[in-house]
This record gives sequence, C-alpha cells and structure tokens, in this order.
Amino acid sequence: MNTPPTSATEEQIAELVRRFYERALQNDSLRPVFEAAVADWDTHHRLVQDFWSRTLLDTSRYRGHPYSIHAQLPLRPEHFDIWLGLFRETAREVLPADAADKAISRAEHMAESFKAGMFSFPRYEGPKLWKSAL
Ligand code: HEM
Repeated sequence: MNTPPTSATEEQIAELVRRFYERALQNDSLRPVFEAAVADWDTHHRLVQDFWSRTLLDTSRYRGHPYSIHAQLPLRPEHFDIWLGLFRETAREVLPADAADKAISRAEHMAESFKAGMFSFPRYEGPKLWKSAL
C-alpha cells in the first residue's frame, strides 16, 4: 500500500493561495483591507505563494518581511482570527495532512507574534500627548 505524500507541491500551494483569496475576498471584514492595499493581484498571489513555498518546501524566492507590511495595515485583532479560520479550512482541503499541519501552525505562530507586536501597547501618538499632560 502506498503511503500518501506528506510534502506539498508547488501546484498545491498555488491552489491554496487561489482558494484562500477567493474566500477572503468574500469576507466583509477582510475584503476592504485587501482591496485598499493590493493593486496588482498577480504579484500579490505570487508573493504569498513564494512565502508558503519557502515555509513548506524551503525554497528561497520569498525574501520579504511580512511583519513590517502588516504593521502598516489598518488591522484589528479579529482580522487575524477570521484570516486564520479561512486559512485552516483551505489548507486542510488542499494540502496533504502533514503539510497542512505545518502551514497552519506557522500561520498561528505568525498571527500571535503580529498581534503581540501590533496590539500590546497603546499606539504612540507623538509628543503632543505627553506635553499636554505636564
Ligand atoms: C498570520 C497570518 C498572515 C500571514 C501568514 C500573512 C502573509 C502575508 C504575506 C506573506 C504577504 C506578502 C508580504 C510581502 O509583500 O512581502 C502578505 C501581504 C498582505 N497581507 Fe497578510 N498575512 C497574514 C494575515 C493577514 C491579515 C489578517 C490580513 C487582513 C486582511 C492581511 C492582509 C494582507 C494585505 C492587504 C497584504 C498586502 C500588503 C501590500 O502589498 O501592501 N494579512 N500577507
């Protein structure tokens, strides 16, 4: 009996990205953030595909810094919960089980660190705030 393949293929990763965005753009909380930020969808899909290929297949096409990109978006903590819900669902559908586990735990870990960095402290609003408290 053949054991099922445990690592993802580039085709499966492309499908993961395609289906994930199909869902994300139907979601009323996520859609406006994506629509305001993404001008070129082909480029965006390719970047995200390269990112997951680096995570799952150890390739080196993705060289970006996702935290600094997300820290500049108008996100709230619940965006991450919705994003993760859609991602888990899509990863389980499209990827072999081991690869889905790996992708999901990487996404969960990133969401935790993004949230810790973005929402733990009140936003710094410039010197006016503390000067007025003097
Ligand atoms: C932890 C979960 C997430 C992961 C792993 C992730 C992954 C990524 C990656 C790899 C990129 C490409 C960054 C680059 O240009 O180098 C990206 C961009 C982007 N992500 Fe996320 N993302 C996450 C959560 C979210 C959430 C919750 C939103 C809310 C809608 C979001 C919206 C966006 C947008 C709008 C861009 C494009 C930004 C731009 O090109 O200006 N992401 N994401």
